[in-house]
Amino acid sequence: MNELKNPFASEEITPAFNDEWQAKRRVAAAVRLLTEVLVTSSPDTSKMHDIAEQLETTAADFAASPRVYGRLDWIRSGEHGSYGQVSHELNPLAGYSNPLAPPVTTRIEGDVAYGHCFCGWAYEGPPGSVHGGYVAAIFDQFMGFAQKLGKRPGMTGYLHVDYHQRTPLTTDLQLEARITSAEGRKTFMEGKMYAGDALTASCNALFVEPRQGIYSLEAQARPEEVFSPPASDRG
Ligand SMILES: CCCCCCCC(=O)SCCNC(=O)CCNC(=O)[C@H](O)C(C)(C)COP(=O)(O)OP(=O)(O)OC[C@H]1O[C@@H](n2cnc3c(N)ncnc32)[C@H](O)[C@@H]1OP(=O)(O)O
Repeated sequence: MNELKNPFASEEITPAFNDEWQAKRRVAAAVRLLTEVLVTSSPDTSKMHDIAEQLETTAADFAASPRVYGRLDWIRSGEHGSYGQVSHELNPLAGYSNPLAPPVTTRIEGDVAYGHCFCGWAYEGPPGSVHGGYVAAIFDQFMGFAQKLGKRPGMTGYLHVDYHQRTPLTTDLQLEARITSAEGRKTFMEGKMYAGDALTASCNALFVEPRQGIYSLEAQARPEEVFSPPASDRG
């Protein structure tokens, strides 16, 4: 499979498709930093109002540029790369250009997928620990990528997560996944998350290939035909 067309691609070494995404990666990194500072600092209230005003101005500046809603629109314009490249940038768990993404990185070696992830204080659930919902989301993304190990990638049918012990924040988390079996359109997988030598969580997942194949997702209805953004938010 051509890596650049692969919708699951998220190898950390993959460079940005063009200067636009390179610049957006930089903005996303700054927003990530801002989020981390926001949840770990206590400036005086008037300073925070000043900062909020600056950020509102910045957001308005951004919003005044041409708007593109959803990956299908990004690729239809023909200027921003393929579906795989755009997904690589905007994925909410792995995308370098999406500040929501920690990000999760992944690679395949033989019949095992490996990955890692680093969650700062914005991801805190139990004290000093990653929120369980984020642990599940990280697995969903990572296992979705790890399906490259099989022949018929699909979407998550189920994801069963076992939380063995708390997953620490500000720690390099190592991920590992294997296919346990495959049956027609179904791929069964197991995954593990480690903090150093400690197994903090594990999962079993089923991925089911859509009847028309995974690439049929690229040809589906435009998202805004289903979920229209509010008129006030359109550029
Ligand atoms: C393009 C990039 C994708 C990246 C993926 C990253 C991970 C994600 O976040 S995916 C998003 C979360 N997942 C979803 O939104 C999926 C929503 N669900 C669906 O679209 C569908 O239910 C889908 C595609 C999973 C299965 O639909 P469909 O093909 O119609 O299923 P169906 O024909 O009924 O079932 C096929 C087989 O799977 C089994 N199966 C389906 N769902 C489940 C389930 N939840 N539990 C157990 N078995 C299941 C069925 O029993 C059936 O087995 P068999 O062939 O042995 O009878």
